[in-house]
Amino acid sequence: MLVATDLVKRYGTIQALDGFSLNVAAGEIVGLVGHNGAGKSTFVEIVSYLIRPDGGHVTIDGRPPSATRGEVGVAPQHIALYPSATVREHLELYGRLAGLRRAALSEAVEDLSTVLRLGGIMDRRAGKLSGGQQRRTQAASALVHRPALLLLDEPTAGADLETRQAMLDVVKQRAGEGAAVVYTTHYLPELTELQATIAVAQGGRVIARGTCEELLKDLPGEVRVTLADREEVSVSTSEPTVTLIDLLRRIDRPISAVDVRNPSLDDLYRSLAVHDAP
Ligand SMILES: Nc1ncnc2c1ncn2[C@@H]1O[C@H](COP(=O)(O)OP(=O)(O)OP(=O)(O)O)[C@@H](O)[C@H]1O
Repeated sequence: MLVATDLVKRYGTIQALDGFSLNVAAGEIVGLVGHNGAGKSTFVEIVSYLIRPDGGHVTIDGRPPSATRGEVGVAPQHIALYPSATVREHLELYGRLAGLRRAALSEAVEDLSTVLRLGGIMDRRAGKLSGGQQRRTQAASALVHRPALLLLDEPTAGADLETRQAMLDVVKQRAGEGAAVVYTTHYLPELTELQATIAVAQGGRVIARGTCEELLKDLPGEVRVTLADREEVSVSTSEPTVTLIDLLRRIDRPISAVDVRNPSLDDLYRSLAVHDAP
């Protein structure tokens, strides 16, 4: 569905993209991760035809981004709403731009209002909403016309737990209906929940690609047992359950808490020697 090959983008002396390649199939959710400055948003901007690359190729369903704007839903990282327009007006505008009319338009707007819990704010102006509400409105505007390709750049940043869950549910639902999804995030648990494959970006290119299981396999997590006298025993392990059972067998003092930490994105970055952009 989305095929991006060897994308290059320079800003003066800054090499934002340096041979960035990524393919996403219909129905697939790709979690695009990486430290700040890795090139994730630049990639999203090129695919959504907001900026042009200096080199490389992108096709969406075989066509260039210039020919597919109505089929792509984009929620950019930075809030881009019309402050004096209401949430409903935003959804109607983006729905109309993509060709929805009358009953189909109002059905799509009502559907998203329900799944993204926008009911209470539908008639409020975007400029008067909280940051989390604005982000929800932005994501809803990207989703309203059921695009074949969704580009969601940190859609849950600043969202409360319920909103985060609603967002994940609707993304899963859309992928289940066949949409290709690029989902940029700094939270690994979201990608596990979305059953996403992962693409790790660094220095303007994708340096690792695979399922969560493949990329996290053998990475150590941590098991921590806190004793009643507050002493802590912590063990780094790639087999937390086995380690925990073993620890519980061996410790013969009262225990007040047990904590198992699965591998995180930072553990993955460390294993790939991913470092911050200069
Ligand atoms: N309009 C611009 N002008 C100059 N430099 C830019 C511009 N946009 C991005 N860059 C630079 O390009 C590089 C890649 O930025 P980009 O925003 O794509 O990274 P990112 O992976 O999305 O980071 P983050 O996780 O912080 O959103 C960075 O060094 C950034 O400073």
